[in-house]
Amino acid sequence: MNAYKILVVTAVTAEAEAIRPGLDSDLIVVGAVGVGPAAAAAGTARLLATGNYRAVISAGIAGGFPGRAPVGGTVLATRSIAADLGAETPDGFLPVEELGFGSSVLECDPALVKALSEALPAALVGDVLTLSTVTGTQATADRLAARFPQAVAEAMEGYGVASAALGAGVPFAELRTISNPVGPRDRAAWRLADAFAALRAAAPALTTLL
Ligand SMILES: O=C(O)c1cccc(C(=O)CC[C@H]2O[C@@H](n3cnc4c(=O)[nH]cnc43)[C@H](O)[C@@H]2O)c1
Repeated sequence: MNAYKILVVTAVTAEAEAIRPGLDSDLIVVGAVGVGPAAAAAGTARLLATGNYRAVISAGIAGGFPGRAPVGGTVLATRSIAADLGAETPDGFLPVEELGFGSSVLECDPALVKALSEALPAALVGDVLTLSTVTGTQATADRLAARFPQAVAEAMEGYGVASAALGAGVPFAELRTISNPVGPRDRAAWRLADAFAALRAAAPALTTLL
C-alpha cells in the first residue's frame, strides 16, 4: 500500500491543539506523546505502527539561542542533535559517537526541509538540539552555543521522534516556534502566547507536504 499520511508529533496537548485547526486534511494525524526524548521515541513508534506514513514531523515550542532565533520566531531543523547524549569528562563533553555508540546527530529529510522552508519563508533553518534537561544557566547556554555553532534552538523531543522515524524508515523533519531564549531560567517570562500563535500560523505549511 502507498504511504500517504503525515504524522505530526508534539509533546503536549496544547501544542497539538494549536496545530490541528490549521490543517484541512484528515491525512495529517497530530498526536501528543509526552515530554522528553524517551516519551517522544516510544510514542512516535507506537503511532507509526498504527498507519502507513510518508513523513513524521516533530513539532512544538522551543527555546531559541539568543542572536540566532528570536522569541515568536519559527525554526526548521536541518539536523536534530542529542546534545546531552554522551559522557562528561574533566576536559569537556564527549558525544556518543566518540564513545563508539552510534550517532547523536540525525539528519532531517532534505526534501521535507525544502518544502517546509518554501511554505514558511520567514522560518530560520539550522540545527535543533534535543536535551532531557531544559537549559537554565548562562554557563550551559554558552557551552551549548559554542559546541553547536549552527544550533538555532533547543527542545526535548526531536531526536527521539527522529530515532523512531529512522527505525521505521520514514522521512523526518522538525518544526519549532520559539517561546523563550535559551539561558538563565525565567519560566514566568516564557512568551507562550507568541509561540503558540506562531505554531498556529505555521500549521497550514504542513498540508503542502501532502
Ligand atoms: O505552561 C504552559 O502553559 C505550557 C503550555 C504548553 C506547553 C508547555 C511546555 O512547557 C512544553 C514543554 C516543551 O517545550 C519545549 N521547550 C520550550 N522551551 C524549551 C527550552 O528552552 N529548552 C528545552 N525545551 C523547551 C520542550 O520541547 C518541551 O517538550 C507549557
